[in-house]
Amino acid sequence: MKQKNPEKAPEVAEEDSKKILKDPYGRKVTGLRISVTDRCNLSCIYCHNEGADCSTCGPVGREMKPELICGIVREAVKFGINKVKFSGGEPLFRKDFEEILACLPPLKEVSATTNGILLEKRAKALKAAGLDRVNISLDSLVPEKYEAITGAPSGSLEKVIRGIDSAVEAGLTPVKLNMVLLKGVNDNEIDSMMDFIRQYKGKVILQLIELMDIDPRLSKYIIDSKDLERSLAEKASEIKVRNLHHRKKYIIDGAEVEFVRPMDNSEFCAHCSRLRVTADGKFKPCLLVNDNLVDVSDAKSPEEIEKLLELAVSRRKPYYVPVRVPEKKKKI
Ligand SMILES: Nc1nc2c(ncn2[C@@H]2O[C@H](COP(=O)(O)OP(=O)(O)OP(=O)(O)O)[C@@H](O)[C@H]2O)c(=O)[nH]1
Ligand SMILES: C[S@@+](CC[C@H](N)C(=O)[O-])C[C@H]1O[C@@H](n2cnc3c(N)ncnc32)[C@H](O)[C@@H]1O
Ligand code: SF4
Ligand code: SF4
Repeated sequence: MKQKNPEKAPEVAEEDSKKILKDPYGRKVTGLRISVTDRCNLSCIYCHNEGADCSTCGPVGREMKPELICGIVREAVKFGINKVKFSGGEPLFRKDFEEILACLPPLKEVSATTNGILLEKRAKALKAAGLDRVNISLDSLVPEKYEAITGAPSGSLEKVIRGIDSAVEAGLTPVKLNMVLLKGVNDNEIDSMMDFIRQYKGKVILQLIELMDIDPRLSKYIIDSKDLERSLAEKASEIKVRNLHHRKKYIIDGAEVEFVRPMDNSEFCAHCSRLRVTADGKFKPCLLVNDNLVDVSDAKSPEEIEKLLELAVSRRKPYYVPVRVPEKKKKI
């Protein structure tokens, strides 16, 4: 296995870089979120598939070659982009994922989001190839519930838990456990999830995620996020706010709990700093919009990638915006 240059990119101070990318709404772009495949070994009931139009997703998969992925990242780095998140489909479905990691230029952070099923045996190799940390999706600690949500065969939950252990052992930390909250299904498991992460002594963070109801059939699972935030805040000894999406982190009896609340949240969109790349090689300015993609798959030169990157950033627009209450007309 080729060992990636362990050198980490320095923070790019805005004054030092003439080329920081800003969209027309003044939002800086500092990260890329790259889908490396549309294929997946699970079929979660809620999957948004990173906003891809999956009428054309299939078992064969639409995938960029490692050279294209690394070529895109190399150009992005020139604009001060210093974080890359890999997603899917299921990124570990790609046998050449380590090859992708190994050809990346130095970055501040390289992470991946995975369902964890295939992680146990690959965690060390992923770390050696340059992956810094992982997010692992885990919606329930009850096997039957986990299987009902994800469509996974029995025995899968144990595999994911072994994947978490291997990731911690390999130093892919902090590991984040992604729990999509589903009313009446797993919303009674938040306390047990917190207990579960406490055993990892700060190396594992719990990320609670508000369900995005991409399909009306999902609406019945939407939880009351405001209520949940209130109760997290009441229990927390400390609350931090991240730059990305202005997400809140609650420290509760030693457990770190991050809350991802994208729905109707204009503050979340106002602090959105990642540009997406679809599995078939298109810049995607927003998760929820599909009519403004910029095809980079046939780019012939670094200069062309650079131009397409700038074009994609110029098309970025916050999806949720603050609602303006119209001023009352004065009576004359
Ligand atoms: N609407 C919206 N949802 C997002 C966005 N980025 C992440 N999410 C949601 O956040 C959840 C967690 O995403 P992850 O892939 O684990 O990554 P992350 O938490 O965003 O990134 P890190 O904190 O860097 O690990 C997923 O359910 C995503 O759909 C975004 O830009 N817009
Ligand atoms: C699309 S998956 C891709 C990566 C990988 N297959 C996994 O499941 O971790 C990325 C993240 O999005 C989350 N996700 C998918 N659909 C969602 C939805 N409708 N609402 C909120 N989060 C969702 C998943 O739980 C997962 O944590
Ligand atoms: S594992 Fe990830 S990509 Fe696969 S169906 Fe579940 S959420 Fe979607
Ligand atoms: S603009 Fe909002 S909805 Fe679109 S990707 Fe950014 S945070 Fe997500």
